[in-house]
Amino acid sequence: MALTLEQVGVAFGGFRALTEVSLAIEPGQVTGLIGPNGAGKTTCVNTLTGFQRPGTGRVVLEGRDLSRLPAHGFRRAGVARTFQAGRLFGGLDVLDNLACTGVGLGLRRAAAEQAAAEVLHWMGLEALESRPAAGLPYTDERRVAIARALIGNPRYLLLDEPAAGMSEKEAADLADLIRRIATEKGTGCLLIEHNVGLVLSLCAHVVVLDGGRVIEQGDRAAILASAAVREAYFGADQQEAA
Ligand SMILES: Nc1ncnc2c1ncn2[C@@H]1O[C@H](COP(=O)(O)OP(=O)(O)OP(=O)(O)O)[C@@H](O)[C@H]1O
Repeated sequence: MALTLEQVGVAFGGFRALTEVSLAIEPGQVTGLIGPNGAGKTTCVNTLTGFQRPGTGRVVLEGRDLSRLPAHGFRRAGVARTFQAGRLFGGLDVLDNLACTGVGLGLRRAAAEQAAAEVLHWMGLEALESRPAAGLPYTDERRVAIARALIGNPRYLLLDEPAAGMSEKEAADLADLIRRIATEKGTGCLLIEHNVGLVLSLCAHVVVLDGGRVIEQGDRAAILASAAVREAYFGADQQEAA
């Protein structure tokens, strides 16, 4: 039972962004996805959520091949995501931003508002309900984007750099929230982050990409001990000098 990429390749014109990438996101766990700039992390998330079709290989949700589904089909099947930018509807208040997603998932208006209120309550964000999304402080906007992704209780949640631009304290609070999503809701989370410390502190399993390929995966100890990971981040020369 997992959301998986199986031997996935993605090319943009002649450029291979992903080559034979296989990885699994397990329910109830936070899996980390790290790698230098341009490694292919966002392309992985796009492929895992139907925003990008794999050229080769498959995206499989608990035994079901989703590779040909459009993005809204992934969402309805229980795979939600956040984006690097919040992408909220600025003209709507926070409750309506969440309720829109509920309606898109097939709920009636009242049920969608109820689901939205429940998620905001679960996250301790009730006070934001009637605030216009456009005026939200940056970290609140990012938290509301996560709340919106939780509408409909997705089985899997993919978070693309959710801590970008946050202070250490805000990032620690965010880590607590992600931990709660995995443990209390049983959601399988994939966390993409440039903040490698945050990923290593939060994730039982970490996948490292470089040049569109998986160069390492394992627990914190395996990642810290990996020569391939050091080389990807610091380069072979500096590694020898160290
Ligand atoms: N639509 C596209 N057309 C052409 N090239 C693309 C497209 N999307 C991504 N790429 C290229 O594919 C490679 C992987 O990009 P991707 O955004 O997945 O990397 P990333 O690891 O998320 O990077 P970053 O950490 O900088 O966000 C990069 O070289 C990027 O320029």
